Amino acid sequence: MTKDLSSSGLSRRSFIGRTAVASGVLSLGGGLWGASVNPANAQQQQYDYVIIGAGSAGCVLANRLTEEGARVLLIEAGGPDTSEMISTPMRLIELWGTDYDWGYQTVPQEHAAGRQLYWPRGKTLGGSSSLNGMIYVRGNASDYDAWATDFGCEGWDYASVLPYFKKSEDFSRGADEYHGAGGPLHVTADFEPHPVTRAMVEAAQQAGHPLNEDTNGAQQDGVAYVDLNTHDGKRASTAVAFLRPALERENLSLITNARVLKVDLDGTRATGVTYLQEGESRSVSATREVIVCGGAIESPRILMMSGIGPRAHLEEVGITPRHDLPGVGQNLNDHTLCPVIYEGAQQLPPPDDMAITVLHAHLFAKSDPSLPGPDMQPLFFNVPYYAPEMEQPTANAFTFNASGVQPASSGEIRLTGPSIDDPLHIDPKVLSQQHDVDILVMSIKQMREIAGQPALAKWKGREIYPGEDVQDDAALAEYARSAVMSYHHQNGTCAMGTGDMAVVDPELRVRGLEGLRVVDASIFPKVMAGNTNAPVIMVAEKAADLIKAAHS
Ligand SMILES: Cc1cc2nc3c(=O)[nH]c(=O)nc-3n(C[C@H](O)[C@H](O)[C@H](O)COP(=O)(O)OP(=O)(O)OC[C@H]3O[C@@H](n4cnc5c(N)ncnc54)[C@H](O)[C@@H]3O)c2cc1C
Repeated sequence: MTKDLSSSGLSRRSFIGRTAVASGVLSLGGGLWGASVNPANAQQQQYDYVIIGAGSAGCVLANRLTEEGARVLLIEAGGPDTSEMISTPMRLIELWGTDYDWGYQTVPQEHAAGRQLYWPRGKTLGGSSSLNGMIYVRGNASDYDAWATDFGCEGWDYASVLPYFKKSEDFSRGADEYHGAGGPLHVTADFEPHPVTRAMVEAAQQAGHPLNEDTNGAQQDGVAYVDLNTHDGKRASTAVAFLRPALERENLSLITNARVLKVDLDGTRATGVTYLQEGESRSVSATREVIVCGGAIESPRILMMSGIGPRAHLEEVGITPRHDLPGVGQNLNDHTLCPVIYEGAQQLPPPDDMAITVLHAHLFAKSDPSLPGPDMQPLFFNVPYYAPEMEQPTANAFTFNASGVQPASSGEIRLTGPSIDDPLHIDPKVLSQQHDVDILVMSIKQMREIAGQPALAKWKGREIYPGEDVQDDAALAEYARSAVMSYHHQNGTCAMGTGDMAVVDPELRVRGLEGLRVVDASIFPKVMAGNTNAPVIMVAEKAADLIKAAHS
């Protein structure tokens, strides 16, 4: 599993520098496909379903909907995913800023020291599952129960969605009450941790946090080594796990490097999509449904570009409203990270196992024991994780990334004009609620307590950030605002529910229209305590069954 670090080109320094590696467009690579890839005659074809976006959700749907013979067209804005930067887990950070990354910036954040936050998102087959940290986390059972009870999302309580988590899973420890085996998505639970990460986990235990052998099992709380979406040391994105096998089917067509401009409507019915490819605008039709899987940032844009969204806002930017839906682009949520960084007391071993990442342990903790689930999920990095604005005095350091995973703050995505080239207005309103600042301050203090334990004595030098002189709560709150970063778990902008602000109903149909669903992280009514990729895959698995049932 372990490879020579120098030959890979990865070093502690290059991780910190976040080197942007120029990427070329690659071919789809080996394999004899039954599917048509970039068919010249797409516009003459009749497809049962057109799926917009081959990301975490889109690849799952492309697989499940083609299982029983339906004709499916999958359209992806990015290109193929055959780069070794994508497949090699340790190289993930090299992807930021390349052609594989949409590379968004938020507007200046009033409650985060006026900073613009950088939001990478995957733009290739697999979408963000081709660019993410590969951590497999489902969230807390109480999160899904709240979807059902608080948002009217019948059928989305934990007992109802657990079978869908298990359906996709191929767990390296085998099946049990909470896990599946034999599914397309490999989940690796056992690997050799980095020595510094191991010491961080031991220190967390010394500070009173129990070691949890399975945070996706009966109990989520505690410190744990992560489960990873890898297989044989390579990234197991949804493109690898779900799309590759489906590409053997003749009833699947895939178009890459093509950006959907809008959903075509005939009255209240979605009839197809218009997309841009090689500078040309082209249209295809869907006899059954159009399914929007563009992710939490692009799905609301696609709807609004189609005239589906808040009427006044659409008129303001020069788009003819076709269907007034005030919730489109609202309810933008994300988790927060805030680094607590320690210089190495000695030279730290290089992170040289290319099959894992520099982040392979985390903690689930509650700010209040009476909470139904965790609201903090700090991450343990064996390298320094500096915010972009920070001075970076050394590469020989490790990081506890304090975090909040039940944010009270939420924001919005809006258009700035009628063209696909107009930049989005992305405003998550990070830390606009004092509660979220308080949680980060608490999490930072918890990280310091862990860092002070004997298990880390051999590795821990001075505290670089927040720094020894930053001690009282007011100073820590100021630090949190100056250092907060995205956890990359954007969601909620086409929320599922039954109220006026809901965009899709509990069957993920766009409210008030026919033949149109949204299936991706944008439909979360409220974010779960944990990373969002596995929940998106679950949502797509369930959506596939809902869609099949509707057309059986
Ligand atoms: C840097 C980073 C690290 C992360 N780490 C983790 C982690 O370790 N574990 C975890 O669980 N989650 C992680 N996440 C979050 C997780 O990956 C996402 O929540 C999940 O992938 C979202 O899935 P999605 O289907 O909603 O969107 P995406 O996977 O982003 O898919 C959307 C797809 O639609 C395409 N698209 C968009 N607009 C158009 C258009 N107009 N026409 C055609 N195609 C279009 C995009 O190119 C993309 O391929 C991370 C995310 C990032 C960015």
